Amino acid sequence: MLIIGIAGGTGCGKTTVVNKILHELPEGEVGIISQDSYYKDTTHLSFNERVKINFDHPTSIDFDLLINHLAKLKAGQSIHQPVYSFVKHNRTGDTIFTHPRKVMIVEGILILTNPKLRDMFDIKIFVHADSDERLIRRLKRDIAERGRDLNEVLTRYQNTLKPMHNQFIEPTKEFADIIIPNNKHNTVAIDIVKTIITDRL
Ligand SMILES: Nc1ncnc2c1ncn2[C@@H]1O[C@H](COP(=O)(O)OP(=O)(O)O)[C@@H](O)[C@H]1O
Ligand SMILES: Nc1ccn([C@@H]2O[C@H](COP(=O)(O)O)[C@@H](O)[C@H]2O)c(=O)n1
Repeated sequence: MLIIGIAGGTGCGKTTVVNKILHELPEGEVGIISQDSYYKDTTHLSFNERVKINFDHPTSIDFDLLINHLAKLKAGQSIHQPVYSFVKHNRTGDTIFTHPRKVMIVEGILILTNPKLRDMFDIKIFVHADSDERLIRRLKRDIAERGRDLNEVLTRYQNTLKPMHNQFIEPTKEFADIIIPNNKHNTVAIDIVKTIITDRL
């Protein structure tokens, strides 16, 4: 199994890049693990308490479960990947039965911050887009898909997203084997990643 970690700030285009890689490789050979599925369970908290969580800090992620699941997949076992609701700020209680594949992609803003998880990746990729581009994309996406309004996204951006990005996410660029510039759609980079994956399989 080839395990690929894809990191980068919110809105840089990780999910988009993953979908393009998925599209380029034979069906059934690639599996996806999203860091978002591993936000800590917050069932014990009220909705008002959940809203106050700093979702851009490494402590918001259940890395133990994520590492445990990835190790199981590597050992050939299937896992029940939690399903996360951005509207409820909690896991839904549903899971996606995820089978081991030849290529497993793990994507998320904080996946390169954890040394144990980082060591499990055969290839580490950091997707870069400028902060103004990421903010614009995040605004559009969160309003259209995640039930947010303008004020909520901007307040969170100023209070947590920007400082957490600078403190925890941007510094992990140094661990990357490949940095994909993604201010514009980058088909050349996707082709290169596809070739590297095919060569390693
Ligand atoms: N290179 C790009 N150019 C323009 N828009 C993009 C690009 N990559 C992604 N997007 C858009 O930006 C938004 C955020 O992208 P997404 O892949 O969800 O980012 P991430 O997973 O890193 O948060 C989506 O609406 C997506 O369609
Ligand atoms: N309940 C939550 C949990 C997380 N977020 C934000 O999601 C971002 C990470 O996801 P990307 O797809 O953008 O990489 C992160 O910046 C969190 O602030 C949220 O809004 N609500």
